[in-house]
Amino acid sequence: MGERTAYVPRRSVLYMPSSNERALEKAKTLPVDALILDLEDAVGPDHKEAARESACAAASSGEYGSREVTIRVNGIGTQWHEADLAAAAQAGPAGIVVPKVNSADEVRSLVTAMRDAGAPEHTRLWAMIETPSAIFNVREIASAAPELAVLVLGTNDLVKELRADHVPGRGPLVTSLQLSLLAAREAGIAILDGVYNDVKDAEGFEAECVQGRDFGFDGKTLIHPGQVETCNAVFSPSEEAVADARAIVEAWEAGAGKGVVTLNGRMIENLHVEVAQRVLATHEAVTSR
Ligand SMILES: CC(C)(COP(=O)(O)OP(=O)(O)OC[C@H]1O[C@@H](n2cnc3c(N)ncnc32)[C@H](O)[C@@H]1OP(=O)(O)O)[C@@H](O)C(=O)NCCC(=O)NCCSC(=O)C[C@H](O)C(=O)O
Ligand SMILES: [Mg+2]
Repeated sequence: MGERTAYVPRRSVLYMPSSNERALEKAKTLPVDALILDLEDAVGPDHKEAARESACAAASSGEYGSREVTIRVNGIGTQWHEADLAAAAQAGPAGIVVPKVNSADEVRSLVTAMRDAGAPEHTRLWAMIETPSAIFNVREIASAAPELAVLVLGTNDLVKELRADHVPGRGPLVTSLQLSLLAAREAGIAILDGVYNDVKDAEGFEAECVQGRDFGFDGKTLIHPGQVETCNAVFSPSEEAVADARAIVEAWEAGAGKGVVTLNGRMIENLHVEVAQRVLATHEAVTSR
């Protein structure tokens, strides 16, 4: 299926507690593609209001350069949700991230609430997929509204809800990850992998980035600055991939009009050219940041 919107690099998407002024400041210097200023799990109940103010001030400050700035509000039905959503809508970030979205109806209600609260056109909805209900409804969720731009996997909550374990290779999560990917691709929207909790385990983290990339995710959500560089590298097309993509396009153009050509003995059809063009477009987008 085609993309519903133009490609935006979202290789590395860093969460930070909006109550942490140091982290909000540090984020201005980090080579991340996007930020999620969190009001939910990373912020204790006593700090919710102050964190909301900080997140909204940061999102409307214009001080984060080309990084997409989003705000994660507290979930539907919590005591903070409505005020968070209204304040975030007014601040006009690139996205409002809503945790634990369970149905297409919730997506449509969220979009209405965002727009009623004055969210500008550029503020899109990012829905978190992190419950069993969301997994069963993910196809309808992904295509529920044109304002929905991104699905974000919440793998900590999913592991909790499944009563599963965090294990290398993520066997217990594979079904949920793949159903979510299928839904995002059918709807033509972006999809981000969940976080890796052990900020000291560089090897395990890289392996999970590679797995997410190979599954087809556009990028990964992160919790620590130390995870950014590896994540950007894994989710950027390698030099070899770019060279190969250029060679495929050249071979195709040289065989103008033929339905199939070969490159070093490898069959090349139109679909391979489309893949190569996507690699080149991604390379251009990430190198021009
Ligand atoms: C995990 C942490 C609590 C670790 O914090 P800390 O021990 O302070 O880290 P460091 O001392 O190594 O920090 C070094 C410097 O980097 C800054 N920093 C740290 N983390 C961040 C960050 N996320 N963004 C920006 N800057 C950050 C520190 O301030 C230090 O700066 P300086 O002193 O100037 O050098 C911490 O990393 C953290 O809080 N991470 C984010 C946690 C979070 O947001 N969690 C919620 C989202 S995860 C989730 O819930 C996903 C989903 O819902 C699911 O279900 O899976
Ligand atoms: Mg969660």
